[in-house]
Amino acid sequence: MKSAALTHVQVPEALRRRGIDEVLVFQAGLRHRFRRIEVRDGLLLHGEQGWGECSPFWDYGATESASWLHAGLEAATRPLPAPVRDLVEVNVTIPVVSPTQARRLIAASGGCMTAKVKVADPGSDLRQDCARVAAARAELGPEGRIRVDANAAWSVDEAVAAVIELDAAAEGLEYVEQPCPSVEELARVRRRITVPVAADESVRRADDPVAVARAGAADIVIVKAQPLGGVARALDVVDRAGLDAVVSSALDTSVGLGIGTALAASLPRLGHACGLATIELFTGDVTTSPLLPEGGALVPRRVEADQPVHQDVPRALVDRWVERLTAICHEL
Ligand SMILES: O=C(O)CCC(=O)c1ccccc1C(=O)O
Ligand SMILES: [Mg+2]
Repeated sequence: MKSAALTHVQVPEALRRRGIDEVLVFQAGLRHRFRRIEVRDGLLLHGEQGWGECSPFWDYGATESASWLHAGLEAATRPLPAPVRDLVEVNVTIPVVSPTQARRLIAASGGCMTAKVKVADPGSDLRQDCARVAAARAELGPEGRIRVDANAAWSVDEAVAAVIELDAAAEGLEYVEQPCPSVEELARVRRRITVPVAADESVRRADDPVAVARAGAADIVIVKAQPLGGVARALDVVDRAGLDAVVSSALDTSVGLGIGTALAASLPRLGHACGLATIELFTGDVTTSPLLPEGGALVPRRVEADQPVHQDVPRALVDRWVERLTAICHEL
């Protein structure tokens, strides 16, 4: 994999006080459109313990992004939790692509036996979603597991109807991730389907990340270190939710994926593959040793941003990040 573009920026005083001695802006291409974006960019922070990542999407304001900065700071300055397993099983993530491309992604996934298929995207209808899911089953065989992620796109009735069709196309779904926007809708969907429900946005973008569990609205919680404010806070969410957890990435570089695998490796219970095989969606990475699965699993480790810095991120993007970082620091 080639290098992401990397540029040094000045360390803000608020971060230097907290132990950060280096800040980089990165920019990496994506192989397929994902979440309406084609390039991924963000910040990497270096401290005494190594590298952390802060890469909130551009539609997030400074207050919400402060959790992502907190996660980056924690990763750079605090030790990782002790692992209780030395491999983390992962899923291949299938964006809205053709059935043929879906099969290719699975075949090239480094042995992943679980596929997460994005569905309910504006660029795809239910028939196409079913075709993509059926292609995933054909590629994985009967032993594979298939989950779908609707990113909150459906109403309750739409979700119930779509899940029944997708479950048939998949010859059995492992779970459906965030079928509807609200906790209340998730609870209603969950009562009407047999496929388990996983909460993602209802955890990572909620005022109270545990409310969805308390409401009995989900079977599984998706936890992402950056939006939850770091590894310690994510562990606390899992503990208080009392549900099975799936650790996923927010389309992190290998630096963030390394932190995510450490989080997953430290969970007392891990019953599902984690969504951490996402560097395969990138055209470049910030490290010379990307966190890629082998035998369907990742080995938890810290990842260094060790690609040479060529100051090659477009100037306008660097300026936007400097300005944004100043605003987020005020929200810490
Ligand atoms: O869970 C995975 O397989 C990969 C991560 C993923 O899908 C994702 C990545 C960035 C932003 C949102 C999401 C999501 O789960 O909705
Ligand atoms: Mg999701």
